[in-house]
Amino acid sequence: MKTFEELFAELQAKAAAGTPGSGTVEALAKGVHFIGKKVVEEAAESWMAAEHEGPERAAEEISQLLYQAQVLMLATGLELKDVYRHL
Ligand SMILES: N=c1c2ncn([C@@H]3O[C@H](COP(=O)(O)OP(=O)(O)OP(=O)(O)O)[C@@H](O)[C@H]3O)c2ncn1[C@@H]1O[C@H](COP(=O)(O)O)[C@@H](O)[C@H]1O
Repeated sequence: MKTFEELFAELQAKAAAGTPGSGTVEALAKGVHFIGKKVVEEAAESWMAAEHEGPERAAEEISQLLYQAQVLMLATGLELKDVYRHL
């Protein structure tokens, strides 16, 4: 298990190092358009899971949505504090 902040730090480090085999590094190379579609896909899957598949499946899909949102942040050059200041 990891927190939102721990995941972001892990993804930042992988992006900076260009870690081979990292799905995050591969997604970042594909760019904002590709990542944006992933965000929308996971948002829709989260909605469907919450409405039809129960809390456990919803939690799984929401975790993937949070991951994709973080990848979009990295692709946009945003840090956690840039987003947190709007919360
Ligand atoms: N939490 C996640 C995470 N959630 C989702 N995903 C990716 O998002 C994809 C979408 O999941 P789906 O179940 O929708 O998969 P799918 O639609 O069947 O597959 P795709 O065709 O979309 O790839 C997954 O295949 C993963 O590539 C994630 N990839 C990575 N992480 C975390 O990020 C860390 C770094 O990952 P790497 O950069 O790959 O090392 C890992 O340790 C994990 O903690």
